[in-house]
Amino acid sequence: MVSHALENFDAAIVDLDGTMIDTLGDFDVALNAMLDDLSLSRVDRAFIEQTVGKGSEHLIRSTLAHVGSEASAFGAAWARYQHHYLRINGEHAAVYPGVREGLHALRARGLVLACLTNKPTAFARPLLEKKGLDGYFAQVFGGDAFERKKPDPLPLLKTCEALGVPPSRVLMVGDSSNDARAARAAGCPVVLVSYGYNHGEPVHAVDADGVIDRLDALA
Ligand SMILES: O=C(O)COP(=O)(O)O
Ligand SMILES: [Mg+2]
Repeated sequence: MVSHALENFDAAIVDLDGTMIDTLGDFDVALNAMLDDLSLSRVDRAFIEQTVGKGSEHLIRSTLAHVGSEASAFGAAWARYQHHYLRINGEHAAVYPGVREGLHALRARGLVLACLTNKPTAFARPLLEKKGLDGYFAQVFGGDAFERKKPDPLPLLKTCEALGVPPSRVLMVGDSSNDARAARAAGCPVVLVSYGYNHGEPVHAVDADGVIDRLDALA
């Protein structure tokens, strides 16, 4: 197992949903407002928790299938979802305990930080700003920033390149198998938080270099 002691790293890539911010409330409000607009039945938080993590397009397509709607509703659904998400972004979301302290400690130890999420960049930036976390990051990349999303390694490799640090010196911090698989394939050591959204599966079962209960446990 690769040690995740901080002296081994020059940079860290931090996931957003389920790692830094509990955004389930935002997803719940935006997704159900979208379903109301389309006169479709609502979804519950358990479904949303299992389905988030692979980006908005996947979330909307899975939701439409779950409520028995035609896939052809996607265009209208995506427009309504964007409208509602941008309207409420961050209002039903909370920064997890230990996140600010953890980011502060990583910066104090000289690591350069990037936020890499499967969330659209246009949702991610205002959310980080609203929660006062934007100042920690040299780079912020959403799921639409590159050709492919996590669990593909491409976004991690591109982020390492943007940070100017080789993957072996970059620690990935995430909450799901998406983050871990992408990190393994990119050659970045990876630590997962125990409290996020891992598609309804126990996070301890995921191949990673460690599991932490708070981000400030890294420092
Ligand atoms: O929008 C999502 O799918 C969540 O993305 P994240 O966990 O990569 O931040
Ligand atoms: Mg996540």
